[in-house]
Amino acid sequence: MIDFDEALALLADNVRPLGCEQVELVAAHGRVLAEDVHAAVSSPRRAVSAMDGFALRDADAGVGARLRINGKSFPGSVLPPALSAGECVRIFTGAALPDGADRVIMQENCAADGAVMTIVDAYGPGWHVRHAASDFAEGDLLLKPGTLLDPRAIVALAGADRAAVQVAKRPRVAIIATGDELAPPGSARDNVLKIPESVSFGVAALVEEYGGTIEARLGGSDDLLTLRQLADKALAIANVVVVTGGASVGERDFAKVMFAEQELELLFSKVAIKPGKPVWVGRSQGRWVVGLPGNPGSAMVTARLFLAPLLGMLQGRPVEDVLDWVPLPAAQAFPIPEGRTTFVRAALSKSGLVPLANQDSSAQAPLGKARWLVRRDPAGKASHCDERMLALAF
Ligand SMILES: Nc1nc2c(c(=O)[nH]1)N[C@H]1C(S)=C(S)[C@@H](COP(=O)(O)OP(=O)(O)OC[C@H]3O[C@@H](n4cnc5c(N)ncnc54)[C@H](O)[C@@H]3O)O[C@H]1N2
Ligand code: MOO
Repeated sequence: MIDFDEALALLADNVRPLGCEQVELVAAHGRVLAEDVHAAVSSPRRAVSAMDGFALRDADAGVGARLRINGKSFPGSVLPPALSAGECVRIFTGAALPDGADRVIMQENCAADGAVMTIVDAYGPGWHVRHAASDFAEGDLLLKPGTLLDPRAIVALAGADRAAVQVAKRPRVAIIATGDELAPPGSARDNVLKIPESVSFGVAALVEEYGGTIEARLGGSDDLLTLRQLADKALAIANVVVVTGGASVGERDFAKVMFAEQELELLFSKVAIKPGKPVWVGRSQGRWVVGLPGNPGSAMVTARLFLAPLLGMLQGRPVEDVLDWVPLPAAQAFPIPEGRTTFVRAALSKSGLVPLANQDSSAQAPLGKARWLVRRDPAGKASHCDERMLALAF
């Protein structure tokens, strides 16, 4: 059994990105950038006003000054002529400053009467001018490969004047949920021997959150022959096959054996973590195979800790970007575990992280409230600081 950091390092050493493709800007959300994005235009393209008011020469400014209004400047419309001494231009936010102007005074501090503007109030120290290229200059590198194109990065991408972009290919994922007891949600109530199959739905949602596509959702009984057929089917259509359940040592735990004919090579099997000790990762026919323990809490924790980074790295994201641990204050003590590194499901209150009362790996109800995973290492294994906990958005 290896420890968590070793397992993650093994994974990081072995994952190679899948390659890239071009997508339109409107389809780029959630994708991972696969090229340098340089600005095709400067922002702003020339000096513009930051306020609605009057553009003028600072040398002409002063409370009581009267200036001749020499035209209007609107965003996107033709520039008014250059200013001469004693002149100003009516200007609006985002509009270009005419040559000669170097300052804008907000209209709240001015009074206009026909063609004359009088500065009537103290207008403060702000010049209210956004200089050419003060945000970025044409040619500047705005976004680097590996960047997740979230809603904010999409603004920078479009602001660079890009209509299409190279992004990483999405990993294609097939999920096989094993277990004779499982029934599709909505149908379990009809048979006392059945329980709703919940895990594959959570795992599929997580896969989509981390950029994968779900190619197939296969339900498997605990019959080895059937499971072998499902393994074949899944390997034929996916880059990543996720098997839930059957990871342990029970008589019908076939999650690994079902891939035996496809020469499964294990990267690791069993990690010293709680929950999720039976998690395993391997390669079969050039595909990744991830075995998640069947207990719903264990499955979701191990999906977050191993499957999410795998999907991220297949798309060229650094592992630290997917597992971005942040130090957060704790509202109460989190016990130091014995033996295995423990990932405590927690909520965040105004006074800090609070562990959820039920930490049983089979519990599903707490998953509705678990927003954070708090890492706790056994004494002597890693540094401890009880005021702040290392937490991961879950
Ligand atoms: N003798 C030992 N027994 C167990 C060990 C061990 O080391 N020695 N490890 C325990 C740990 S830790 C875990 S975690 C579980 C994991 O077992 P499996 O991966 O084989 O999971 P199953 O037995 O198939 O299921 C466990 C549990 O979860 C329910 N389940 C399974 N799949 C789903 C699903 N898709 N949706 C909802 N619920 C699911 C299943 O009904 C079981 O109740 O093994 C321990 N045993
Ligand atoms: O370690 Mo298992 O994943 O708790 O129940």
